This record gives sequence, structure tokens and C-alpha cells, in this order.
Amino acid sequence: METGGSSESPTEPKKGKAKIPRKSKESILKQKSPAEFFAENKNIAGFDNPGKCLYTTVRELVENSLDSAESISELPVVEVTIEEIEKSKFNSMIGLVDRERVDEQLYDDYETDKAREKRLAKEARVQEIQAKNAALGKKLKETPVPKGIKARGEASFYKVTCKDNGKGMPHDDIPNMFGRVLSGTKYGLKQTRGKFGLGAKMALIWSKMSTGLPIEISSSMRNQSYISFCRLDIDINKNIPHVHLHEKREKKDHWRGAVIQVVIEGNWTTYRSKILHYMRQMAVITPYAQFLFKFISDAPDKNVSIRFARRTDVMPPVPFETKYHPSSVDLLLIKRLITETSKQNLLQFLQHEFVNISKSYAERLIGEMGPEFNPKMAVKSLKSQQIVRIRQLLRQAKFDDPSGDCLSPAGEYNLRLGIIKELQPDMVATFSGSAQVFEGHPFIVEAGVSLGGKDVKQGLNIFRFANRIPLLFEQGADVVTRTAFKRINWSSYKINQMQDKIGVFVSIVSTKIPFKGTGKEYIGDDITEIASAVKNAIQQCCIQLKSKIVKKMQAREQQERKRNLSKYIPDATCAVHNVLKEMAQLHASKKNRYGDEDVELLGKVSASLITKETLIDKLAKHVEQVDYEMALEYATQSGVSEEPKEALYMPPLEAEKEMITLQSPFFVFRVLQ
Ligand SMILES: Nc1ncnc2c1ncn2[C@@H]1O[C@H](COP(=O)(O)OP(=O)(O)OP(=O)(O)O)[C@@H](O)[C@H]1O
Repeated sequence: METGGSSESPTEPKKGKAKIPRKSKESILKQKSPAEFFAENKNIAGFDNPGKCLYTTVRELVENSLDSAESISELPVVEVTIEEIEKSKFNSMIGLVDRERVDEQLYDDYETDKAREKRLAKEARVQEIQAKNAALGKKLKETPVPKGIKARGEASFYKVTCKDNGKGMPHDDIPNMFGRVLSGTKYGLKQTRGKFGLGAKMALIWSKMSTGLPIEISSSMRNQSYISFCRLDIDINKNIPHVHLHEKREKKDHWRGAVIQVVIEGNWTTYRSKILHYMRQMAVITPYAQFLFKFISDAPDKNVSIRFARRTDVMPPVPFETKYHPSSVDLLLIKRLITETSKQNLLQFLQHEFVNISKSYAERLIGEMGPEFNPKMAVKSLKSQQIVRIRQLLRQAKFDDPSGDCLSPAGEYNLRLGIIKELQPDMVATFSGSAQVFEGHPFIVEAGVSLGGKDVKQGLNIFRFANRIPLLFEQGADVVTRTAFKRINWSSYKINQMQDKIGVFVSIVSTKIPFKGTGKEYIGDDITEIASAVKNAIQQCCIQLKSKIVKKMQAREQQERKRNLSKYIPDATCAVHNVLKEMAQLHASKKNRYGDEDVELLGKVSASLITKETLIDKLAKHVEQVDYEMALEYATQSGVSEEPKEALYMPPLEAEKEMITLQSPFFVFRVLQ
């Protein structure tokens, strides 16, 4: 085993350590570290209560794993395990000896004999009613049977482990990546699930707050011959990692990736369905990933093990980092870019540090700035007022919109695949919009609308994704929900908003998703560009669906017509045959005279060559013929190209057998050899 150094004391940052001025005696001023702030306001990062904390911890770890695998174009394999740890096991983990209660009345869940009697009587009553209803065959209403009261302090503990096949982390960066709030590698202008440099630290802060246990990280990168292992917690006041152990361990195989493990308080019972929904929706929007989710407890009936198999090998292109759009910059940003740039003069700076400024355009801009500016001037010597002038001009000048090339939308193929897998709908339509822009950030909206399907409730069922993260909370305030409920006239597309089972899937990707809050739970309805792009994407799907619905309705009408005509054949033929028989009798008794043609016919009726059955047969054939001709006429009118087509998706074969794989941007075809 190779040891890369361990430390028992907090790792102090050497550079950039802020000096806090000495306070005068009467000063009441206090400072707070970011870690302290987020520990006190953990709800703004999605850590509201123990149940939600469990959910958000899983989320943060899974999203980091996906970001990591995708950053190296690796098809992600992510394994999440939540292991329930019962109280005495937890106590022994932390070296606390279990203690029996002595003074029962001291506890919050203490019940007097009378209260207990009352509760048991109530429970018995409820059970009796339920049994009676069941015997009468009545549908059972969800009458909760009151359970024995749970103590306020009765906590449940969980060990959450997330393993991936991603990039891994540089050995020396691990303590800061997990032990310093607001530190991360995803701050650049790039579409990533993570952004704030906060999620993993929040999981650690919560573990520190609820169990006091550290986080454990194992990681290995492509060319590393060792596995980095780090056990750390966070010094909340100083916002620095407190490293317990940081070492390099022997690597026996070619493993690459990361394993993160944290023990937290949580509530599986109340957040089970949210966590499973999250995993399922993540599998929908990431069909090229393989997920294994496990919940392990001492009660085997509670155990869950779900494998979300990879359904395609086609991974969306890796998003790449882009530069700022000149129209969206502010003074701080320009100053930062000036400090960080390797370019010497103003011309090079404008041309290379922003998108959509060519050399000639940069020259025109500099000319417009005034006589004290020139292309060759040293960019690092610009004075504050000059920077203000640059900013004013960049704000007012005309620039092309940023292109969406740097983005990586899920793609219509993946979206459709996900919808079909998730809902198994009767009909589905998808649409992928072109790149648009808000505040200098490109964004792309994709949508899918489905009708019918398995486990879909009547009305609108909304599924939201942002930078390929499923959003499950704060649905009511989100731009997608509001648009679907308020701005789409469903009936004009022949869709019944109340009765049809409608699935609305919207995925937005951008270099900046304007989430409300750091919890990444919803996108507000106040950004007009995004709201109108969402509306357009849903409408485009509805237009496609409408034509399918109309075709279906016409086909149904046609069938109905045929059925109606066929229904009347026996009565109609009976009536016609009776008339013919009567005519034949009149002709025979010479009471009526008929033309030659009629006489021939009446002769056949008299000779029983034309019977009721022959008439039925002829009429049925005629209805069939008319129906066929109408269908043909319809097909010719609407053109063969518009015949309803259904896309075909083939799940990847699981077998290890030798296969030839044919790949195209739209499909993967595997042939067994
Ligand atoms: N599984 C992992 N594999 C590789 N790197 C990881 C992994 N988990 C975390 N990291 C690194 O640690 C950094 C911090 O992660 P953290 O979750 O705190 O923030 P983030 O993902 O950058 O942003 P956000 O707070 O929005 O999730 C990441 O930027 C990433 O570089």
C-alpha cells in the first residue's frame, strides 16, 4: 500500500486566505462562512427535512456521476445503494453504547394508560369498518389505521453509496472538492448538471449535522496506478476540509471512476416514491446510461433492487465550454476576463475572449469607443472608466445570437425512446427546437407529447428536465407546467385536456439554467424567451398529434359507416325480396305488365334463382367494395408519404454473444453472428 500522506488537522488554504480585520471593542459585526450560511439555510439547497435530504443527497451524487462519465464520453454506469441502518447499529458505528429508557415519562412518545386504551379502541374501530366494507365488496377507502405514536427524536439513518465509471478526481483536489463549499470544476460556460460547487458539500454538511460521520471518497483516474482514498468532514466555521485520512491505495485492476459514501439521517418511508420517480425519470432522459438502484434494510420485504438497463448506445455529443456573449457581460466579468486573459492588446482580447466578435468587428467597436482607445493598447492597463465605456458599448452594439453548438440536448430519438419506455402511449410526437438565447446564453427546448398509455392519469401529466436533470418539486410554479395548463388550447388539437391521458415532456438545456434557488427544483415563468420557446415546442408536438388524431377519427368513422351499412343488410334485402316476390306474383297473374329486363329478373325470383341469401351476399360485397374504394380514394388524396408511420425501436441485446454492431446517428443495429 502506497501512502500519499495523511493529516489529522484541517487543511488550511495557503493562498487567498482572507484576513479578518481586528474588531474594535464596541463592534457587533460578525462574519459567516459560506459553509455556515448553507448549514443554517440548507432548505435553499433542497435539504429541507430528513426525507428530502435523503432524496437530494442521492440526486447530487447521481448527477455528479453522470457529469463525470459524460465528460470523458463514457457510457455511464451508476450504482446507487441506500442501506438502512437501525439505531443500535448506528450507535455501535459511532461507538455509542445503547441505553435502555429508565424514566419513560420523560419521553415525547410516552402514553398514559388511558391514552393508550383510547388509541387502541380507535384502531380497532377503523379495522372493523374496513373489514365490514371489504365483506360488502365496497371499494376500500384509504382510511389510515392510526399507528403507535413515533417519538419525535426517533431518527432513521442511511448509508448512501454512489459508484460510477467516470473520470475520477485528481488526488490532491479531492479534499477541496468535497470539503469546501462553493468549489467545483463546473463554473465555466458549459452545459453541465452541476454548477454551483455545492451539492456534494451539502450532503456532507447534512451528515455532519445529523450523524456526525465523515464522507468517504475513493477515486481513480485513467492514468493513475493507485486509488485515492479520502475520509474527511468539513470545518463549517472556516469552510475548509477537515481531512481524517487521505492516501493512495494499491490498484489491482483497471478500475476508473469514483465511489462516494456518506451516512445521513433520512426518511425512506416518506421519500421512497420520490427517489424511485427520480431514478425512473433519470433513466428516461439518460437512456444511454445504466443505473442500478438498491435499497437494503434489515426487513427484507422493504428491500428494493431495480436495474434500469441501457436502451441505446447513442450518447448525445459532449457539450463543450464556450465563451461569453458580449451582450451579456457586466463590469465584474470584464474585469475578471482581463485579469485571466493571455491576450496582450484590446483587439485580441475582444476577438478571443467573446463569441461572435470577428477581427474586423472588434476594430469597428474600438473605433466607436473613442479617441483614447486603440487596437494595440495593453488590455491589462485599461482604467476603470474605460472598462465602463467598453461595457456600455457591448451592451448596446448588435451581435449575432450565440449558436447552440456548445449544447447537448437529449435529442428527439432519446426523448421518444424514454417516453415510449416510461408510458407506453398510444400516440407520441416529439419536437426539437433550434437554439435561442436569453441574457447571452444559448438554450434549446425539446418537447414530447403523448396520449394514452400505462399508469397515466387523466389530464395533463408533466415531466420536466433541465440540463437533463429531472425536476420533481415545485411543479406548480414552473414554466413548463404553467405553459401546458394556461397557454395551450388543447381542444384546438382535438385533445381533451380533462379526459385524455396526456403526457407532456419538456427538456431544456443551456449554459445557464435560470433555476429559482440553488436546489434546482424549478425554472420560473418570468423569462419570456424560455416561456415562448416552451409553448412553441409543445404546440409543434400537438400539431403532429392532431393530424394523427384526425386520421384515426376518419378511419373510425369509415369503420362505423361500414358497420352501419352491414347492420341493415338483412332488413333491406328482406324488404327488397318481398317486393320482388309480390311483383313476380302480379306478373304471373297478369295483373301488371313489366318491361323485358324486369320480366327476366322476376322469372329468376320465381325460379328461386334470386333468393334472400343471394341478395344478402351481393349487398355485402357491394358494401365491401365501396369501403375499399373510399379507402383507396382517401389514400390517393392524402398521398402515400402521409400514411401513418410508427418508428421502430429495438432494445439492445443483452447477450454476451459475438455481435456485429452497426451504428448511425439515429440507430444502433446489432446482428448476432
Ligand atoms: N463522482 C464524481 N466524479 C468526479 N468528480 C466529482 C464527482 N463528484 C464530485 N466531483 C467533483 O467535485 C466537484 C464538486 O461537486 P459538487 O457536487 O459539490 O458541486 P458541482 O457538481 O460542481 O455543482 P452543484 O452544486 O451544482 O451540484 C465537482 O465540480 C466535480 O469536479
